[in-house]
Amino acid sequence: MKLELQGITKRFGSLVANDHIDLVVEPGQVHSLLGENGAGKSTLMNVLYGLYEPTEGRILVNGEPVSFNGPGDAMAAGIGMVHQHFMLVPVFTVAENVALGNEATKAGGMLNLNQTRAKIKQISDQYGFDVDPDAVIEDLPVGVQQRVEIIKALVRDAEVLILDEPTAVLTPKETDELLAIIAQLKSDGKSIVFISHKLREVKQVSDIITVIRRGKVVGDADPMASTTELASMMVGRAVSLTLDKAPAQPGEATFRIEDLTVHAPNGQRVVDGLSLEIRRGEILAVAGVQGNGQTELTEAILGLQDHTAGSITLEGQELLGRSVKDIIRAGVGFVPEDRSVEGLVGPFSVAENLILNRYDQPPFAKGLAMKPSLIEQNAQEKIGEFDVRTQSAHAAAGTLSGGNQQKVVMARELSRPLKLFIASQPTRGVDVGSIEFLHKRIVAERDGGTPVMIVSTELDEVLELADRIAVLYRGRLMGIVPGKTSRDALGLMMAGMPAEEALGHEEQLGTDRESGEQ
Ligand SMILES: Nc1ncnc2c1ncn2[C@@H]1O[C@H](COP(=O)(O)OP(=O)(O)OP(=O)(O)O)[C@@H](O)[C@H]1O
Repeated sequence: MKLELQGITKRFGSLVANDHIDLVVEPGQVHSLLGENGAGKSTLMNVLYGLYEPTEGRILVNGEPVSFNGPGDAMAAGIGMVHQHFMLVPVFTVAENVALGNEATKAGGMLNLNQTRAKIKQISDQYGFDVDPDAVIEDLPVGVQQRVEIIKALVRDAEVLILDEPTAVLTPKETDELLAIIAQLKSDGKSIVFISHKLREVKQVSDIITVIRRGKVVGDADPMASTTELASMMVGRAVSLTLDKAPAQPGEATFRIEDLTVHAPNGQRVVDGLSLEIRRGEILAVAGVQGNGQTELTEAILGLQDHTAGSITLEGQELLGRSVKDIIRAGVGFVPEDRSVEGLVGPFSVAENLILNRYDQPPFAKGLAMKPSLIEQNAQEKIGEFDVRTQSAHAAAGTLSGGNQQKVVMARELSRPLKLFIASQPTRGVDVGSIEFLHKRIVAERDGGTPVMIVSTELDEVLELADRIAVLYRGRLMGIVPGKTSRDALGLMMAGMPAEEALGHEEQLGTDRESGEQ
């Protein structure tokens, strides 16, 4: 199926999110969209999927103009979309989710689950998805849930599949599996529209790359171009993809965790006897595959976990048992892993979100009165400093693009004197230019003497930022190793091997390699 977008313009009030965009998606091709945060990629895809009506322009399928009044029309025309936040009912099975809303699987008003199961099995076998139609969604890993979303589109005979930042939430292994699935869909004649901020994977997977800047197409890029070339085409200036950071000058350890245990509601130990300390002026990165206790660890520090034992002290003061507000007031800056749920209040303005941790304190409030002019001034400063692309300081934070929402959270948390800075997935969904800035900002916080804890499932980010690396596996610490530890050794630790063994294994491999070369 050939898909054409002609002169698509989408305005939100005075903001032009898409400005006369032309795009042709050929059958059997992976067509990537590359662009800074707020460039208009998701908006364009929402137009294509019938979620937004374009202000101007038209869509053609196989040369015929079509008009979509909603995703149902787009699906009927052969267009499927996998959103970043999956649209699945967690307590339903795979088959129930796939059958929902699909008229073709209804007979006499009833869902025909047997027919759906058979179809899922056929697609799963054809593409090697390995998905059980009777599994309950909430029991499945994120990567498999994503495949269910792809199956949902394929069951509805999608010929074009839109994947909006599909790898942002995947482990490296799941990412490789998804890229293999994309290659297979392509060889089957399907087209994929792929959006990602990870340039290496864009290069790996794309047949054609279209670059969008501030709502306009600036041109096509060659997938053979270097990541540096792609980055500068996207941002419109030279971008450094490696962080230039001086060695840490650590001071005393002011943050200590001793024998911390966190129990999940079902009694399972999700953090198990963990001890570590972070010194002033150093970055400790916590690495691990998602779901190995990282979330519970950071939440316990913030006072968001109930069933905890052990001790967490900041400058000698116990944090465990104190309220979240108290802990934040004690000087803890916190960037949660899921910005849209825990980091921001979507309907509040950008300016309000930038003072969520200080709205009742000077200089933003005096007694019961808030100080609108100072709140506004603060917003203007932070929007400029962190390059938040927003229509104004009064726009609802929920209308910002994903990467710009992340910048608002980072800006807020890094805008007051801190005694500890914790950031989970600090640059998730952020473009390369802004990653460069945010990483520098985190290092500046370190160099100002703050102990910093970064939790990231991105090994690149861990290796870029860390002075020391703590690896978590099933809630236990596999060890704390230097920031320059090899990927191989970290990989072994992330799979459950204690540090001494993993590092020994590395040395052994090194010796073998050397002797092999002789
Ligand atoms: N519903 C909306 N109301 C108002 N403005 C919106 C709305 N949706 C998007 N925008 C604005 O449109 C612009 C483009 O946003 P979009 O989400 O398309 O960017 P993006 O390229 O996908 O960015 P990212 O890489 O951060 O996801 C942004 O300035 C955003 O604030």
